[in-house]
Amino acid sequence: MAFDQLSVVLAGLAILIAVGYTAQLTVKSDVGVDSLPWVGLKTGVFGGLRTRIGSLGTGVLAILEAGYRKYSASEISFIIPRFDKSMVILPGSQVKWIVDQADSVLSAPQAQRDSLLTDYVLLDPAMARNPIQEVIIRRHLTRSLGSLIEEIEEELAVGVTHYWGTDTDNWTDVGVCDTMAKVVARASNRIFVGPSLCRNDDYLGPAGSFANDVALSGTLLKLVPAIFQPLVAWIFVLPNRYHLYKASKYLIPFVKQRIQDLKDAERSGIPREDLNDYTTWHIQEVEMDAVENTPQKIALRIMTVNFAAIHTSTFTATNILFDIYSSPLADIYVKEIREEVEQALLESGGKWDKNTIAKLIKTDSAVRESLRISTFMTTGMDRVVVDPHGATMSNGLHLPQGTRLGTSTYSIHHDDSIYDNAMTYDAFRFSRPREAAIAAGKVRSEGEEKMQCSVKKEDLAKLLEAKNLATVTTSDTFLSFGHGRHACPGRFFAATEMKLLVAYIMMNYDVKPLAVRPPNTYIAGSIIPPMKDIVSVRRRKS
Ligand code: HEM
Repeated sequence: MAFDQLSVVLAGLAILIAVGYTAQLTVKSDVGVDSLPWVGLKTGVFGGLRTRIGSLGTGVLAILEAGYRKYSASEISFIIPRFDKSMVILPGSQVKWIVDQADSVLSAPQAQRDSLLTDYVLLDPAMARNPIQEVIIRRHLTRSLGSLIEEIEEELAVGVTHYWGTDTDNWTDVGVCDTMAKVVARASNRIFVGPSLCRNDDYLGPAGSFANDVALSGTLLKLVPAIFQPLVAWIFVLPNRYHLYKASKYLIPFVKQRIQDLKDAERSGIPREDLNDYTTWHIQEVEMDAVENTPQKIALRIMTVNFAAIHTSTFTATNILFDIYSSPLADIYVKEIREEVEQALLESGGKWDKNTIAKLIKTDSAVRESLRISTFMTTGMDRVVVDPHGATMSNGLHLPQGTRLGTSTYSIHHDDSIYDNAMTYDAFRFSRPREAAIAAGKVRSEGEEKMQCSVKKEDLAKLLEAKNLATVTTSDTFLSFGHGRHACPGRFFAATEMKLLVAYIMMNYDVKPLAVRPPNTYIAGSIIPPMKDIVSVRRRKS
């Protein structure tokens, strides 16, 4: 039986179990706070069951938006039903409170474990309970980014050229999500495993499938009552095991070889600076750790990093392209981004490095704006109260241990009182203030002698505010990467990759603008970009 058929059978089985289970439970018992309003509860026959099933459908966004408009503006928290466990949605003004809580009070890892069931779907509870990969991304990937830019750019260029072709005379139709998934998988794996494996489809295919399996098996397994999950999880994760096995055929010999190469380098005293990738950093990090230092564990860690990186970046790349090329201002955006890239490359002598990328302010804004308007999670900042005494918010609301909470990322990002004309994609929304601040800085420095002591406080505030508009800067009104100490550690890499991708595509391809943006799909709490839609592309004559 093919694995996709197996998944259908599993889904049917899970739904049957779920029907029996949820019919017996009232949704209200999920959250032990009586004082808060609920949004989206169904009443009448099997009200609880219909509410839970409804939370898996496309109506979640409307429920969330209704709650946000009715309650969040008045600083009131509300509860939305979820299939497994309903969730308290705090107003945006309370994001700071979430960020300020210790991990022993509000836990982000626990929320991830609960929502993805990582103990099962990642095939080893240690993957999420001892998240070494996060430490390595924070410590090594971000710090090494400057030295990796040329490699990322090269891999993107090779990937886009491979999947979009080189025809300069005729238009070619390409699936956006499909090709972006492949390009992103190659570029990400260039940094995870290096050039020898990152173009190998026999490895990349299973690695991408594993990422799908993790999301799908977690979603299905959540339909099963928690007490039965340990018993049946093994069936749900069969595809995950299969794809790990397929990828391991390449990954394990590769990791073994790398361990050997690093040992040889140490013995000979000749450092291997060419082995500058995630695999090397990981091997060095776990060198003294008897449990973690095995090729099998390291291979599973690499698969886990792929899971964190591939879907997020694929969805983002897809959204960016659809947002730009469906805008009525697409021609202007393309023209101005091309000019910006040309100028930056002219100043760097054609070399891509940190400084060149830092000059791409409009490109950065186009990426951030797409992450804002086309965020792919309806809620964010998911946390679970883990303190046995519960957590008390600054407004006095007490949330008992076990409460699941978060905020409404979608609604905050689409709120006109936070973003002017919030429903419209405005590619240069974030670069305009940055450019104005840079221009003001230039005027100031030209008249420096006269003005040295007279930088006005409000100018300084504006300058600082403008600095905080880069894609990687999170805030309580820009939550696509989360915010605070658990904010996505891969965002520096992801932002660099997205800017280089946009720059490469714009400089090397014409893309026919679309009259209408293909719609995203809203399922349960997720927002999925158009998976099947195409664009027409033509390589530009050099
Ligand atoms: C545009 C692409 C990406 C988006 C939108 C994104 C978004 C997110 C979000 C929303 C979170 C949860 C933050 C929270 O709990 O508050 C997260 C966590 C995480 N992301 Fe990303 N991500 C992206 C790319 C990546 C990449 C490329 C990597 C790896 C190289 C990565 C690795 C991680 C890890 C390890 C975590 C868990 C952090 C923790 O719990 O402390 N992400 N990401």
